Amino acid sequence: MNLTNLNFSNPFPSRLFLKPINSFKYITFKHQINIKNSFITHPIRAQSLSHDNTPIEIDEVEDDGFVLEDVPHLTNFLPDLPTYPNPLEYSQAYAIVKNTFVSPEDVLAQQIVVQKGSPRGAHFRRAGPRKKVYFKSEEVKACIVTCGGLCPGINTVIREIVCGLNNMYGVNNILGIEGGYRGFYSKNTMELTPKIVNDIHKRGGTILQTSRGGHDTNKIVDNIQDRGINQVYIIGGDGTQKGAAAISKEVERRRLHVAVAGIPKTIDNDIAVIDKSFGFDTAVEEAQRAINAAHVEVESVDNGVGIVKLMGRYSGFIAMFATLASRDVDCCLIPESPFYLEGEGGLYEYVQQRLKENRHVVIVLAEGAGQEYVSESANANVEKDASGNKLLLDVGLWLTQKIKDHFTTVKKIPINMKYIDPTYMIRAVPSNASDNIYCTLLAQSAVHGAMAGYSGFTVGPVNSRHAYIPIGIQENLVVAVTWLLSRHATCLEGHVTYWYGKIDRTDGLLLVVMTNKKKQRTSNRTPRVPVRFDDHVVSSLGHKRTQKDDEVHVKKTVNGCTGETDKIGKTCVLEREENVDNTVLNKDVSGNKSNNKETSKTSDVSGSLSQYGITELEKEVVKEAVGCDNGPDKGAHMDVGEDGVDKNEAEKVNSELRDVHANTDNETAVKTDSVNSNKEEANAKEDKTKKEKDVSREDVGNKQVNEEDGFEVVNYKKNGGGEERFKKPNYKPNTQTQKFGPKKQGAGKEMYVPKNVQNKSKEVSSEVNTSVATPQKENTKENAQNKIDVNKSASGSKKKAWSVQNEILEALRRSANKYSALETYDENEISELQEMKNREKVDVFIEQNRKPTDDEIKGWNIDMQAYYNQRVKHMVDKGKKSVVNMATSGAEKDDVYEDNTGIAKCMKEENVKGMGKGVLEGN
Ligand SMILES: Nc1ncnc2c1ncn2[C@@H]1O[C@H](COP(=O)(O)OP(=O)(O)O)[C@@H](O)[C@H]1O
Ligand SMILES: O=P(O)(O)OC[C@H]1O[C@](O)(COP(=O)(O)O)[C@@H](O)[C@@H]1O
Ligand SMILES: [Mg+2]
Repeated sequence: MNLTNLNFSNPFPSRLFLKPINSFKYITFKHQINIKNSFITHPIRAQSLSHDNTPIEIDEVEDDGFVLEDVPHLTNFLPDLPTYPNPLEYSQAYAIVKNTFVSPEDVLAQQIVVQKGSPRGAHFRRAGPRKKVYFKSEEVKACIVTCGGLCPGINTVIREIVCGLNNMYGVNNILGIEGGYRGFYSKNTMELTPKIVNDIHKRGGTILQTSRGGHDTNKIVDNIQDRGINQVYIIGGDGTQKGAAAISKEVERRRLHVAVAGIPKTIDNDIAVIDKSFGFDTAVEEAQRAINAAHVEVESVDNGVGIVKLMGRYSGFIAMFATLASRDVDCCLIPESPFYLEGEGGLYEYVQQRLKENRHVVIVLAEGAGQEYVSESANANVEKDASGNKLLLDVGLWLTQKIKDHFTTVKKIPINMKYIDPTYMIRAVPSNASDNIYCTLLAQSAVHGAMAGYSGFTVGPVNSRHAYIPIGIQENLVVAVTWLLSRHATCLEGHVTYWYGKIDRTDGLLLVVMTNKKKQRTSNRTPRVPVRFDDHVVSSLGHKRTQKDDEVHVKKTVNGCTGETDKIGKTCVLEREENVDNTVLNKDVSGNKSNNKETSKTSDVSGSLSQYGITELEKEVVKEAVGCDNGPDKGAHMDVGEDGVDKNEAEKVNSELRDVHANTDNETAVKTDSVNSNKEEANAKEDKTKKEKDVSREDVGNKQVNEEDGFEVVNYKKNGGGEERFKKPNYKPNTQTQKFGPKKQGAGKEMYVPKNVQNKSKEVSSEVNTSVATPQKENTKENAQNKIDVNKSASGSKKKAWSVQNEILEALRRSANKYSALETYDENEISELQEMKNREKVDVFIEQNRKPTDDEIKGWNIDMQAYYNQRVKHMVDKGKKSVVNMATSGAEKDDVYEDNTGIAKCMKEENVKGMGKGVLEGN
């Protein structure tokens, strides 16, 4: 594959780079084309913004970073297509409006906050009726299809497409394709008239039915051709829009006079660029009912713990917004922000604290949160639905059981657990009033766009004005937006006293939540307290579990269930004989069989019983293994004097572990005298151990295996590296320096800017990602120094823009929410800055879709490598096949790196096909 014509430094496909809005008739465009973001490759319309056959003077002039994210038009491949006057010209309703038609030069700025001299950024064509249309009304044969999951408002969109086509353009021939994409070739169509759809907006779901999978581009386009359909309206989420892009591409290949319009649908609100997705408001509103119910339940009992699971596969918008709206929620867990259960700052500790303060706690949980824990715990393979989406395991059940086990068994605190899963109930309701209006605008925008000859586009509001957006432009931005959100608002404490919020799509959603709680902070950020070696928690001593730890030590069968302990007496891996009565193991305090479905769920998932729901057995087995009954309860995990485990070392660790639990238990009066008397001694030991470890870390570099205990010592700097850093018990994301995760729009998109402002804009865009604007930042090194200086003195900043942010940072520090705390810089943070800088280096490769060469990798430390792999994996997981460019770096652009993820293949097939059409050739 020859990729010499591709310039990988510019990731933006098919865009025009124009002069500012006040000089539209001058146009200049770059020939640097990269195919990263778009699902579609289509020729650039080099003429101008006009699709009205009005010639506009083209001139090569200096641009100032104005980018038009243009949408394809039928005249791109059917240049002689005739135009007709828009029938709206004669419509009574429109005749009274002054500016009936959208000017071809109207565009919407994605960035509404700009600085003098900064690049203008991305713009989109304004949606709305055009003066000329490319279809005769009587010749239009439209069809509507709905795909993917349900969402409130789908029926409203269907209704308004039908009514819009009919009322505004006099179109009478509209078909409904039943059952999603597969319906094109496997089902009859249904006729849609204004009368038929008149009442459907009052119903949830979709009257056309929906499905996942079954997308066969050729069969679908054959069917479109056979039926003489010339306008296709496709309502669906990210998967559906990819399918729409494929259809549009095939239509173009066959040179058909068919307009393909997408209406983005997702209850998860994970589509970037647009302000929000339809049905989202309704979902948040509906979620209130579940949260209210949970709150009422738990405040009516003693030690009530309510868990409400809401939808959100990869993003936690519903959970976050429902939480913010409710004010009854103590903690909100979302997929973008890892959490942990045990140890300092863990969820258990927080729940206990809230129970103590408030006697009840409400947790809202997005279904995608903590999936890695659940699948590990349930020992289940990741399954996929027909569309290839990851099937989620029930994190709500898992968490319910985990918390229940922890408090009843470990803490000996009886709790009243109430778990509510309203997910499908929320999705199935009809859209509310404001969503109905929104759906109507979306539908009408789509109709106007298709009539105007655009094809391969989606619609949606950008800064509250509706726009036409190229399909696929959304994909890179989703995570960045949610990431930003999550870094700042992971956990809302019940009595949030004030919060600073700013909702601005240009910058993503920035939401900082603060509480009036004083953060308990140790002088050294290295965790001082050894924690239980849980599956997911990396030990505070820098130990990482190795396979050796998983060797079976004791196996025992109790009541038909078999459990094993590993050498450190940790967890049980359990199997269950058929027909075992789990009621023995799952009873509430009244002796009633627990209503939770975890037992059956667990065995459903893997055929074997996983850790939850079986704590009695676990206890039995560990008791046998360790010789006392405080194994899993009190964290005495190291077996003494057996299997090569050093007795003294084991004693020491056990003593530390007991001490930890004594400390954490002191509020619940479970500690023992002997533990008390040993406390100081244990602390001293612990400090000593920590110092030794620190020294040994310096000595060993990045990695070392401790022969004695089989642990691999990993030098994770402060809080760990790669994925593991999030599992560290004391990990607190530093929002200030956070560079992890895909970049936010702007930063991630590598906005084109003229050379003279390039450096400056780079600073700005990268700062968007960190939520702290440092527009005058000179270079990373200097900035790092500034950050440190600024943090030492809130008012002493030399940099104006920086100091404004600094006030917020200082405020955060003073009243930090421990789940998203910013802290004073210490030596560890300096190393974090270094880490951040390193990660910035890695970001460059990701942004350029470039695989590092062996030589380049040699200069990378373990964290950089892990970070690179994680970002690549993350993007592949999200189905961003085109994200990772497999061309090797530097001059060897001819080569395509083939890997077993199929990414290179995907790139070749999906994107490089644009070559030969004038799209990809340089000038
Ligand atoms: N990459 C893709 N290319 C073509 N069609 C796709 C693609 N991904 C998903 N689809 C199709 O889109 C439809 C809906 O996708 P799905 O992911 O289930 O829901 P949603 O569109 O709501 O995200 C399915 O029929 C599926 O086959
Ligand atoms: O309807 P299903 O197949 O159970 O899928 C549930 C999923 O659908 C959603 O509601 C929406 O997902 P899509 O937008 O991809 O259709 C997710 O929140 C949820 O995880
Ligand atoms: Mg989807």
